[in-house]
Amino acid sequence: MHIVDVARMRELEMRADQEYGLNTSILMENAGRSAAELLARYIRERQRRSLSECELLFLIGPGNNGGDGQVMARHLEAEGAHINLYRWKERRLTREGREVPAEQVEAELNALLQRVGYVVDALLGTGRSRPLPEDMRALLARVEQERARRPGELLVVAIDLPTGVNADTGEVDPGSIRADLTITLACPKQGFFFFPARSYLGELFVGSIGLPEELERDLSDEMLDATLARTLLPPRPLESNKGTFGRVMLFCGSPPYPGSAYLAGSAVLRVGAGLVTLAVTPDLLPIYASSLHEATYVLLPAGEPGEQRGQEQARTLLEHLSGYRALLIGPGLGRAPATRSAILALLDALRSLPEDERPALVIDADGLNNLADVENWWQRLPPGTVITPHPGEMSRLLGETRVSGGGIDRLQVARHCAQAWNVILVLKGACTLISEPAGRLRINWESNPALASAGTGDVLAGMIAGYLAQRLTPFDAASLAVYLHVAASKLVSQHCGDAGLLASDLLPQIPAARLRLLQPTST
Ligand SMILES: NC(=O)C1=CN([C@@H]2O[C@H](COP(=O)(O)OP(=O)(O)OC[C@H]3O[C@@H](n4cnc5c(N)ncnc54)[C@H](OP(=O)(O)O)[C@@H]3O)[C@@H](O)[C@H]2O)[C@@H](O)CC1
Ligand SMILES: Nc1ncnc2c1ncn2[C@@H]1O[C@H](COP(=O)(O)OP(=O)(O)O)[C@@H](O)[C@H]1O
Ligand SMILES: [K+]
Repeated sequence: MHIVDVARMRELEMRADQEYGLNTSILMENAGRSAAELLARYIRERQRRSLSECELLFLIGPGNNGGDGQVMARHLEAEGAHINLYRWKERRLTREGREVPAEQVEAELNALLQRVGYVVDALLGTGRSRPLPEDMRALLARVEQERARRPGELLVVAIDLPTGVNADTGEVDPGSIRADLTITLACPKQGFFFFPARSYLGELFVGSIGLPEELERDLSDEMLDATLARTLLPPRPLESNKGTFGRVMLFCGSPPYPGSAYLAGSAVLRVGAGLVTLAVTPDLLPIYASSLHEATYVLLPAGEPGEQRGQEQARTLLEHLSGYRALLIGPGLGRAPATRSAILALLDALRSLPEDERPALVIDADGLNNLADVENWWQRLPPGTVITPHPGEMSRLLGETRVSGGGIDRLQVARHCAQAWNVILVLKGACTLISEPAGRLRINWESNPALASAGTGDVLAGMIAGYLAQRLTPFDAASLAVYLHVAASKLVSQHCGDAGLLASDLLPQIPAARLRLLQPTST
């Protein structure tokens, strides 16, 4: 599913007209029919109601968004639903096809708001060009008030987008109200993936306006959803052994942060890699050996802290690296000078290896924090390196330029930095972005506040390394891991809701999330 900004959407609509004769009224007819089908299916399958039991109030705006709403209303009416249309600009109300006399409109509208099961917001879509007028804000506020009075009984369904949401930037008008469902048309809009808009959309459905597939061929930004993630799953041939699914080496964990290597190492195996090896100092071995029984170990020299020790650790690790398809550097490593020198020595050695002998590389957490102080650090990375900064780490990598956890600035930053640093960049946050040097970009749709707890990033880093070991490209490995990481968290949330998740809770749910994805009906 491609993501577009408003200018690109308009261009697609224009080309549909010029090249295929699909003019606005044909597209609108398709849009309204598709939106009606999606809502009808939601009502029948999710709410287990028949349309004839349902009464809807459509709020109709002056442009094409209102036009979509009218087509949609016509189709639902034909299926037996009870339809009321309020034309905001003219202040006219139609009840089941009959015009309400002007003097009764206000009272009837109030009565409807107190009764209907659905308010369909077809006021404004991508054509909103200025702040919402006061009377439109007041109308939306009445809907909000009524929904608060009847929680669960009144659903707000936005057509294309909730009125007042900026489809490019994710900004939201003060008068906008949250939708329970958004049925967007043709493609998800770029602004949906950024805050505050993201919180206004509710459950997202994508309706078709009948655009020919060829028109989408040049689009490079994609929504990371089940449909895409499913295509990325690596094969599991019957004729296989642990060598088939690859080995991962971890340079992670240090005395203050031993849990990181456990979490990352477990995640490597939970995504199906064949073997994980932890490169650790002897003092940590008893901790890991008693918790992660399945791992093997490379013992790194301990000795006096300093540059020398770092060089020796790198040398030892490199001696054991042959045959490993992926290396993860960073979670829990700490920031001792010896660690930084070990990381730099490792990177220099990896860069000089021939491509077919070089393990794919993921750098996370303290791997990145150690690099941030190094001048032109990105020049030290081998090509194809995946880096996974959270917003704080990203700010450090950028030299303290602040990067938000969910704002539109992330899009520009992700696009620019993947190219400038020649990396696969996983910019973590509530809607994680994955970008690569050639300009492709994917944005994860699902979000879960339960994931905002210590150690969940270590799990993600291990998952990416595990998929690299299974020979996914770095861009695909990162994408699939990001998708399944949130999907696993949703399974945990079935029991704990959106708070109280431990990073280790994710581990058993990773295979469960993969299994779900394999079921063709999962979305
Ligand atoms: N084009 C196509 O082929 C397809 C389009 N599709 C659909 O069309 C939608 C885009 O349609 P659109 O461009 O007509 O914009 P829309 O959001 O209805 O609003 C524009 C109208 O509102 C007005 N207006 C603007 N701002 C305002 C404000 N703050 N307060 C009050 N009024 C305001 C503005 O009037 P004016 O600025 O001239 O006063 C104009 O009349 C898109 O979201 C999708 O639903 C799909 O069906 C696929 C095919
Ligand atoms: N609200 C949220 N929705 C979805 N994912 C989230 C949310 N908050 C945090 N995450 C994810 O949780 C992980 C946190 O990683 P990170 O901050 O590196 O934690 P740690 O370093 O403690 O492991 C990232 O993958 C991030 O995308
Ligand atoms: K709308």
